[in-house]
Amino acid sequence: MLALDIENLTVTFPGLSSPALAIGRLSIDAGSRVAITGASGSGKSTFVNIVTGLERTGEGRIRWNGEDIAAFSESRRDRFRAANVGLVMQEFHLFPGLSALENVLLPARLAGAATAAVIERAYGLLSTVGLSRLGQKIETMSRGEMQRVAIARALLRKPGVIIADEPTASLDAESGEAVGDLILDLASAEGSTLIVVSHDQRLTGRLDRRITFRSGRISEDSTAAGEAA
Ligand SMILES: Nc1ncnc2c1ncn2[C@@H]1O[C@H](COP(=O)(O)OP(=O)(O)OP(=O)(O)O)[C@@H](O)[C@H]1O
Repeated sequence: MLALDIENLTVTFPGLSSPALAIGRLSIDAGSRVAITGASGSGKSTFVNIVTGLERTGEGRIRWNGEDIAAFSESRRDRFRAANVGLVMQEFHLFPGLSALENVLLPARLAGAATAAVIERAYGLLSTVGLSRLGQKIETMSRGEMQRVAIARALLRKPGVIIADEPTASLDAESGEAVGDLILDLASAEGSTLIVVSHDQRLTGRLDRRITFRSGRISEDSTAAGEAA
């Protein structure tokens, strides 16, 4: 389980008159379940990219259980993310031509971490997410099935935090609801911290805390208004 602690974070991009993201202080407890909301362009994707180490911050500290990933080299951030962050994205980022099982195992294989126990866990997770045709090629699957594969992949290495960026946005209502249930159930079964960027109120309404961004700043924090930067 990972706790997040952000201090004095500022992210600027060329051509923007104000920062894409500016957070004075934000703490997310280990094991908590947090929704991130905000209008288009308010900084949500930038937040995901920064806290996962996909992008490096200009200024500030991003501590996961006390370790400041902003001070890491790119390759160390990549290793940290692979070992600790389960990412579920709106557009799945799966590989066509590979089966469900091969997609789930691919990142672990690339990291040299696909042990017998990990392979067994992949089978178990695919069964938990409700998929039985493990050899089915990704491109023949429905969007709801693809998102289930992406969830199984994200959970394979027992991440301390699951970060889902609009995980239900490209799904119909029924698949979206099933995928929301799965993410919540698996996060609590695995004891992972859960951060979900979403406009889907059926999903965000089931989380413990809602943080709203506006023009790169925290404009509302449903459990700790005093923390808003
Ligand atoms: N690489 C970049 N270069 C320049 N500006 C950027 C870059 N990335 C993001 N921005 C700007 O930063 C701001 C925040 O963008 P971000 O993608 O984080 O918003 P968002 O809340 O995720 O939006 P959406 O809901 O539409 O995905 C926007 O004004 C965007 O145009």
